[in-house]
Amino acid sequence: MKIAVVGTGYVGLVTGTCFSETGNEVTCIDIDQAKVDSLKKGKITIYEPGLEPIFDRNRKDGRLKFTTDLAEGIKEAEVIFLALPTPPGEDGSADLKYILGVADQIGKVLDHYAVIVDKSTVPVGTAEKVHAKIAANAKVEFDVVSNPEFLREGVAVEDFMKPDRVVVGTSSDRAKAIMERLYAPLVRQGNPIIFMDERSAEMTKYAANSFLAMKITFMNEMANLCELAGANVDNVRKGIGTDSRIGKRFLFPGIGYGGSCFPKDVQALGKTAQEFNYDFKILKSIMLVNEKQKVKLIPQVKEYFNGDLKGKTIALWGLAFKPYTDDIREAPSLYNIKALKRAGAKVVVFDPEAMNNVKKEVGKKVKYASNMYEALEGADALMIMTEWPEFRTPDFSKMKDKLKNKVIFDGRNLYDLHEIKAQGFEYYSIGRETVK
Ligand SMILES: NC(=O)C1=CN([C@@H]2O[C@H](COP(=O)(O)OP(=O)(O)OC[C@H]3O[C@@H](n4cnc5c(N)ncnc54)[C@H](O)[C@@H]3O)[C@@H](O)[C@H]2O)C=CC1
Ligand SMILES: O=C(O)[C@H]1O[C@H](OP(=O)(O)OP(=O)(O)OC[C@H]2O[C@@H](n3ccc(=O)[nH]c3=O)[C@H](O)[C@@H]2O)[C@H](O)[C@@H](O)[C@@H]1O
Repeated sequence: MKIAVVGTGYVGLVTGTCFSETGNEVTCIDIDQAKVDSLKKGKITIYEPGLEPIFDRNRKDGRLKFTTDLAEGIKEAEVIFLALPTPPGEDGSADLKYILGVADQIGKVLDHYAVIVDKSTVPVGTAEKVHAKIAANAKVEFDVVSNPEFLREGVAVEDFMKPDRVVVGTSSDRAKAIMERLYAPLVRQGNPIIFMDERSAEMTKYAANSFLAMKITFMNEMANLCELAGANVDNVRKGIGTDSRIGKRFLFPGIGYGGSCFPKDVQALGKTAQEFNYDFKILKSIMLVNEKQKVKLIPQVKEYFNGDLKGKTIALWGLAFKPYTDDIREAPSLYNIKALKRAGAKVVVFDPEAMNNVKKEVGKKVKYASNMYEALEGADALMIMTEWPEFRTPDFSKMKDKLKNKVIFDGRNLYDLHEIKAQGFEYYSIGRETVK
């Protein structure tokens, strides 16, 4: 099948590459000339484990192409994906200017029947708006389908190629048959394509992200309570996660959720509720709790240094909003850097993948170490922001040699309490007893 993907970011590049892998002829379109030039030369523009070999193979075989020209890119395409940004607008609702702008352009150049697919996360009612924009100029038949994406950064290829489910919102039998054919190679193991109406598909995406954000937030609040009540949240997590009605995943407490999606999507769903005059109370709590949770360790750091961080150097391990990505959008690390700097501390950071992105955002306000141990050289304390695997089993003796004070503030609960005690560290984590 010939397909086009408009927007070649995290979702667009993964979608285009994976569909070329299943034998389709794919053209990825982006307005960013530098991005397209780089991709044409075979240089991948995002860090996503497992993507590069598939990208290389299909590009070399001619099944994966790139262009900045929308009209050329969508020529003869049976399916046109929109994988465009939907950032929060000024009031927090999803800004549809990219989606509707491209829909307008498509309407002007489309010269054959095509299924236009909303892959971006868009509020309920967007498919109708996209349809109207295209219809204003189109001289041919077309269908607009909602097909939200559930991939996670860092495991995007696996999530895309083996999705738990595919959600397709459409009222057109013709579009349904085309989507069924396109997705058939990805649902061979019985994972379903769930067909529904467009509005429900759009709502499903926000419901999924908000529910997951709620699950994490519930555990973060539970962790805070466990600390006060002398319980261990890791035990509680195991105790409830084994109940299949609750499930083991997304129960890990920490210093809040970040990333490009949970924060913006919870907020956008709140805006949708407001539009319909519905007071969605849980959403408000999720946002409030998460904001506080991100800097939860800061008061403990301050207290350790008797309220004064001036002149102290704090080392940060982990900057990305989660492991296996270089993405720092809404990362808790950024909030902690800001809080530490505001309190007068010096900050030295290390992350295996996200250093360049942080340099662009934070510049010379912090020092950049070339490895995890260098970051500890002469530092007064260590804070852990991201659970990169290499931080899980560190050389504790090396750490003790380099750190001025044997103290760790761990926002991701990486270490066993007995082990850390035996190593002689003072250790603050989330929802567990403090080791002194
Ligand atoms: N990042 C993620 O893990 C996931 C994101 N989503 C949703 O997918 C959508 C896209 O997200 P990302 O891929 O992360 O965004 P992104 O910012 O990484 O990529 C968007 C791309 O669109 C391009 N673009 C902007 N205007 C354009 C235009 N007029 N014509 C052609 N290209 C244009 C940009 O240059 C950029 O390369 C959002 O709605 C997001 O909420 C959904 C699931 C997962
Ligand atoms: O719409 C999106 O963009 C995507 O948003 C999330 O994916 P992603 O943001 O890539 O990352 P997650 O693995 O979900 O993690 C999000 C945040 O939650 C935090 N988290 C996750 C799980 C957990 O148990 N505890 C926890 O604090 C992570 O540290 C991270 O900051 C969803 O998991 C995807 O299904 C969805 O497609």
